[in-house]
Amino acid sequence: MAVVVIYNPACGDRTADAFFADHVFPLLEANNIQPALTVRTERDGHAGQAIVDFLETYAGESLVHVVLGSGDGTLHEIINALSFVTFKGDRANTSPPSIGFSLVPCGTANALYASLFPAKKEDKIAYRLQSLHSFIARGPIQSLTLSFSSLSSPPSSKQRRPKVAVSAVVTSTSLHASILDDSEKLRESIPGLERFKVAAAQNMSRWYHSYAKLLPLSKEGTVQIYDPQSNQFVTHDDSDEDTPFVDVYGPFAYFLSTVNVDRLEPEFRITPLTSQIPPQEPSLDVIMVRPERDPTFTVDSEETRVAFAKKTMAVLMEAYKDGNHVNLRYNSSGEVSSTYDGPTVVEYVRCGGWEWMPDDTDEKAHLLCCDGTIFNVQKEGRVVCLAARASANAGFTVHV
Ligand SMILES: Nc1ncnc2c1ncn2[C@@H]1O[C@H](COP(=O)(O)OP(=O)(O)OP(=O)(O)O)[C@@H](O)[C@H]1O
Repeated sequence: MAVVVIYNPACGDRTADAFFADHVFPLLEANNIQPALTVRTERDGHAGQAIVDFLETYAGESLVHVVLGSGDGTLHEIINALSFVTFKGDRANTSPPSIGFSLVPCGTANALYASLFPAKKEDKIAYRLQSLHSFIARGPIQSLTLSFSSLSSPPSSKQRRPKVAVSAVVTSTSLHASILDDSEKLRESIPGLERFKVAAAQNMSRWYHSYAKLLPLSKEGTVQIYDPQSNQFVTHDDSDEDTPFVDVYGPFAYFLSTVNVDRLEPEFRITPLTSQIPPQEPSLDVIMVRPERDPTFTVDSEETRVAFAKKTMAVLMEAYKDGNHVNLRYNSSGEVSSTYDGPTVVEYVRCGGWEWMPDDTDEKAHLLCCDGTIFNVQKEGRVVCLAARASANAGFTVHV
C-alpha cells in the first residue's frame, strides 16, 4: 500500500504546517511509514490534481492511503477529482482504486472528523491524531456514503449533460447555502467559526421559493420521517410503496441534507439522528424548516419573515444543544418549545435523495452548497441529489 501525505497550510487557523512538523511526520517516522509522496497544497484544486497525478504515475498501486491534514473542503476536492477522473497512461480506462484516509483535522469546521470522533479530549494533540493512530494500529474503517448532486439545465437549453458535484458531508440550499456563500467572503477577516454566525445573521429572515421532491430509500421503499413522540423514523404520511415520492412545497427557510455526519461543527448537531439511529442503507438525512407550518402563519410579508427569523434562530440554537431542534414543536400561538405538542418546527426526513426546483424569480433559492462549494442552479433548472456508497474494494474509507 502506498501512503500519500497531503496537507493544506491555508485551512482553518493555518496551523497545519506546525502540526505536521511537530506531530504527524514524527509519528509516521516512529512507525517506519515512509510516504511515497508529500504534498503541501499551494492552491485550490491542488490536492485533487496531486492524487490523480500520483495514481497515473504509480499505475500498479491498487490501494492508496492518504494522510490528510485539512478541513472538509480539501477532502471534497479529492473526492470530486477522483469521482470524475479520466486516467491517462497505464491507468487509462480504469476506475480509481480504493482510497483510505487518515484525517488530521486542520480546517475551520472539520465536520466529518468531529462526527467520527465526537468525544472531547483534554489533550488537543491526541484528539487530532486519533484517525492516524487507528491507521497505524490497523484499526477499524468506515466507508463513506456520498451524495451526488446533478445540476440540470432547463429542458429548453441545448446543454446535454448535467453538472455533477459529490459531497461527503453536506448538500444544502436555502439558509445554509446562503450562509456558506457569504461566509467565504468573510474568510480573510474572520478566519474562525465566528464567520458562520455573522453570515447567518445576514440571511436569517430570508425565505426561499422552491418545490422539492423527496425520493424513497431504496431498501425501505418509502420516505421516512422522524417522529419525536416515539423517537423513531416512521413512514412519511405521503409515501407508500405505490407512490413513494413526497412532494414538498415551499417557501423554505432551511433545506439541508447530510451524509456521514451528525454535525457541521463540533457542537452544531444539525442531523443528530445519523448517530442516534444510524442509517441501514446509503441515505440522506434531510432537515427542512417551512414557515407555513407555523400555526399562526397567515401571509408572506416582510414583517412575517422578520418575526419568523426568531424561530429559525431558535432551531439553529437548539442544534447547538446536542441536536435538540428535532424535538421543537409549535403551540397554537406559534411559540416553539420541545414541551409543546403541535406540529414539529423541523421536518427531519431520511430518504434516498431529493430534487430541488427553485422558483425562477427567487435568485437566492438557486444557490446550492456541496461541502462548502457553492453552485448556481440555472434558471428553470433543477438539482437531483442522490445517496450512494461504492461497493467493496472501491470508493473511500476513513480510519476511525
Ligand atoms: N496554499 C493554499 N492557499 C490558499 N488556499 C488553499 C491552499 N491550499 C488549498 N487551499 C484551499 O483552501 C480551501 C479551504 O480548505 P478546507 O476546506 O480544507 O479548510 P476549511 O475551509 O478551513 O475547513 P472546513 O471545510 O472544515 O470548514 C480549499 O478550498 C482549498 O482548495
